[in-house]
Amino acid sequence: MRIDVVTVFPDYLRPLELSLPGRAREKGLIEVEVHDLRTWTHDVHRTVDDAPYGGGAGMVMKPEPWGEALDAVAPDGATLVVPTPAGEPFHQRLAAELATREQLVFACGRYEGIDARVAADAARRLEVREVSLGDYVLNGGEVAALAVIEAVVRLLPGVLGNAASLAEESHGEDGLLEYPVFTRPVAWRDLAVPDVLLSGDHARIASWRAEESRRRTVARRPDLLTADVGGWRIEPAAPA
Ligand SMILES: N#Cc1c(-c2ccc3ccn(Cc4ccncc4)c3c2)n[nH]c1N
Repeated sequence: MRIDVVTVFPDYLRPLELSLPGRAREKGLIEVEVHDLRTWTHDVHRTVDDAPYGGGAGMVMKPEPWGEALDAVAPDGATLVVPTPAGEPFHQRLAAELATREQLVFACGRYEGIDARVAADAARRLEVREVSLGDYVLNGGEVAALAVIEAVVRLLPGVLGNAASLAEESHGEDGLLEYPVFTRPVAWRDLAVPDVLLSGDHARIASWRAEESRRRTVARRPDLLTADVGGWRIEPAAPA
């Protein structure tokens, strides 16, 4: 998979050089390139924003730099991911879907957002997915891009050392929250590890974990019990 990110804050994406995405890059499982949107400005002030038509607070990102940037960075058929508060909710099923794509291009906006014609123009030759991390407001798309990239990259074959851990995670195929986890020491600040986990009885342990997942989901995310969240697992494409 190839991932390109276009932003006015390239340094915001430095975490992609670390940990999971960093190791995936070293293994050759993904290629990542971050681009400064101002590369595609042509005025002395390298202008990327202007006042909104129709009035209102704040500034809007101009379409011209974005159009030139996407022409240069996104080949026909690539998937353009545009983080926005007005996007479709990002969740594990969408992460699995994006993990099947050969190239993802992230358009990280700032200010009050990107001129809407940019996504409309891009949709003529790209798959465009406008996504939201959740119902709160950030100052730009970079944090969302980092989150989406991490959620997608970890699903690619060969990225996670223990692929089995994917099977039991929260928001997995069964759509329930993950059970609580424990490790040594067996007693810590007068708090003990549940006896069942020390029993060696794998059937009892599996049953306890399933019950804990259900209990947590009922208590914290009852919405997951009715939503259509099952079967998110979409086999990612083989690494490019
Ligand atoms: N994904 C996602 C997001 C964002 C987000 C994403 C991209 C941009 C670009 C610019 N802004 C600032 C802004 C724009 C419009 N209205 C209010 C603030 C962004 C916010 N906020 N909250 C989320 N869950």
